[in-house]
Amino acid sequence: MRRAVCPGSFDPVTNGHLDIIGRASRLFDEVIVGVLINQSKTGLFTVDERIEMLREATGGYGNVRIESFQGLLVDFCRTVQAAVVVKGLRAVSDFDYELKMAQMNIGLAGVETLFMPTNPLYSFLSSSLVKEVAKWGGDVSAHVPDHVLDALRDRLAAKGV
Ligand SMILES: Cc1cn(CCC(=O)O)c2ccccc12
Repeated sequence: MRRAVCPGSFDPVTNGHLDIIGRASRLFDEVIVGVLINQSKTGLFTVDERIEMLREATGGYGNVRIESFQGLLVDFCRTVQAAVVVKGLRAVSDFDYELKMAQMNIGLAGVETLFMPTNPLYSFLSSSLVKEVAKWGGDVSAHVPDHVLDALRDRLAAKGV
């Protein structure tokens, strides 16, 4: 069984993330999306909310499941018995950091990293940019699934932004 892990914060999931996850689901028997629990950073959405939004967005794929994790990515890969990490690369600027992480992960646990170029449609997208634009009333409906758009609007309204 060939499994791959797709790690991230997903605060919230964007269409760029979903493009990579969907493409990975066609390459592997199973894709485990790993939502990172970062105790030192309070996100706009809780980890459980992020997981729920991801589950709704990926429910159509029969071989994608969503889990949370904290600590080393390679330890999570070991837990779910995945030998490969799949990462989306948006631009050359992503590569420098990702290369170091990939080399470390091979050294730590022999975990390989598959880099997938993002669809040019989404190469500018990030959760941070989507949140910032939405906060100021910009239309992000082309960049996130409808249920995420609704959640964004509700959360920003509740925060009074
Ligand atoms: C392009 C891209 C960035 N990331 C990290 C996202 C994050 O840390 O929230 C991804 C995770 C899965 C699939 C594609 C991507």
